Amino acid sequence: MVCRPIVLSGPSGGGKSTILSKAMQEYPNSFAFSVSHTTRQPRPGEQHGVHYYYTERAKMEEMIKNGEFLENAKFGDNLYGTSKKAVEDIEKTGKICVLDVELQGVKNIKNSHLDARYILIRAPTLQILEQRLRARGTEKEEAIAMRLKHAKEDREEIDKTPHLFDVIIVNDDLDRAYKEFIDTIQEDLEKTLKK
Ligand SMILES: Nc1ncnc2c1ncn2[C@@H]1O[C@H](COP(=O)(O)OP(=O)(O)OP(=O)(O)O)[C@@H](O)[C@H]1O
Repeated sequence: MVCRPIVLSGPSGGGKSTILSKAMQEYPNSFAFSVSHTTRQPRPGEQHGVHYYYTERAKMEEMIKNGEFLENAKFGDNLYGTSKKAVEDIEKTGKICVLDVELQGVKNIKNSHLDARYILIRAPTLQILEQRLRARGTEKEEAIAMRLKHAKEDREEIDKTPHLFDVIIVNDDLDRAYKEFIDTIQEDLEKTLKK
């Protein structure tokens, strides 16, 4: 029984990792992240096939041309992408495949044939998002400003095209938002437990 992949999106600081880690703790054998391809060099400690598939640029360009990717994007000088095979490999294991992508990636995947569930996780307001990003303390001031700018632009775009997502989870109270996430994927979660 194949589970529908989840395309998870939302601003940096909105709570994607928090909600997903909680779900992975409660259901340790139910989820798997798809492994993306990238042309960037591995950082110390990163492993091919675990963190990314590190790929030569010419090879990756050829794969893109051959339509092997569900979505791909350029960040800085490097190419990144999610291959169809990476998602299929997880589907075969019976787990729920999780794709954590930015808004542009969501739109690209929508244009593919993937039968996914599109979930947006966002903070209630930009002010609260800012507070959480500062409290998390993982970014410098400049990076926080950049994330907030992105969040504001994306928010305006999403408000115009809310149908892009099957569910928009407002991460106000964590337990409530978590429950909404679990309720949304309940049917597939049950399949993973029956294996
Ligand atoms: N409902 C909540 N109430 C209060 N704080 C929260 C809530 N959800 C998440 N947080 C906190 O907000 C911060 C941002 O959450 P998190 O790191 O999960 O965001 P993210 O969407 O995964 O961001 P990124 O895309 O940068 O990885 C974290 O410090 C987290 O502990």
